Amino acid sequence: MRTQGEELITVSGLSAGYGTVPVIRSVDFTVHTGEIFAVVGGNGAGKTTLLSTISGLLHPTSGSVRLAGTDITGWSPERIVAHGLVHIPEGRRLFTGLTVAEHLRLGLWNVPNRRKVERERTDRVVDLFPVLGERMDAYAEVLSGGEQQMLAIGQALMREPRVLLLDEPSIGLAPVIIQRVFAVVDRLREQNLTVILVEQRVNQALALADRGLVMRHGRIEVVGTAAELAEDPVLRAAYLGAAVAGEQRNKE
Ligand SMILES: Nc1ncnc2c1ncn2[C@@H]1O[C@H](COP(=O)(O)OP(=O)(O)OP(=O)(O)O)[C@@H](O)[C@H]1O
Repeated sequence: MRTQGEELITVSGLSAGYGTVPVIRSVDFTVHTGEIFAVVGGNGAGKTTLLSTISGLLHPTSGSVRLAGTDITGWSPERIVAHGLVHIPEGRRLFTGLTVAEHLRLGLWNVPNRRKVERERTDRVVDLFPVLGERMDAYAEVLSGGEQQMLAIGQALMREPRVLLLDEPSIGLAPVIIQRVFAVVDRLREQNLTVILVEQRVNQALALADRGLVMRHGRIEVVGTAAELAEDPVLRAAYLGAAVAGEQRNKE
């Protein structure tokens, strides 16, 4: 077990929704520096809503979010990005008509001395995702799904964020590509980056994560280490059923 870093994100009593419809209710948890923190739960549990509220896309109806001790509740998404928290939404949201190189450069938006740091940071991203280095002049729309996901992560890394919110990076990807993307997320912890990972692939998410939580109907059901979550009977029954059955079959 890795030693725990300092408390980096503190979510307290956070509630938010759309219009008058509440979605997440009284959510409390903390994430430490360098952790990969998994957020799992069924469809519509409120995982994306939670990420959007942390990154400032949605305003909470109550509660607070602190980032490295600073209360960022109610800040604009741009200000939160500048403070080191970058949200990669589900579906990657890349620009058709912009190349890989242009997307990476765009990742430096508003970064001081961006011309000076561009080369070095691009090299670091290419070191993590060599395929992007081979496709610098390709337009985003001609990339495969896996390459698009790598570009979305690479673009976020150009800012050298402290925290990455990653929403369903595996969606629509072949298993072998998912493994590659997850392997990179695993390498990010060596750089002391903190990641909050929303994932439907609960087994893989928990294999990667240090800690995490399970959401149900907008509330936290369990929060703990990845090992504790994997052993949780409710989680096993609800989300790991196939894996448990598979293990059983293998024993027989
Ligand atoms: N823009 C929106 N306007 C109104 N309701 C929304 C909006 N986005 C999500 N919801 C509702 O909020 C609830 C939680 O959705 P959310 O996307 O946060 O869940 P989720 O756990 O991320 O689910 P999924 O894994 O299916 O993406 C759902 O009932 C959903 O219909």
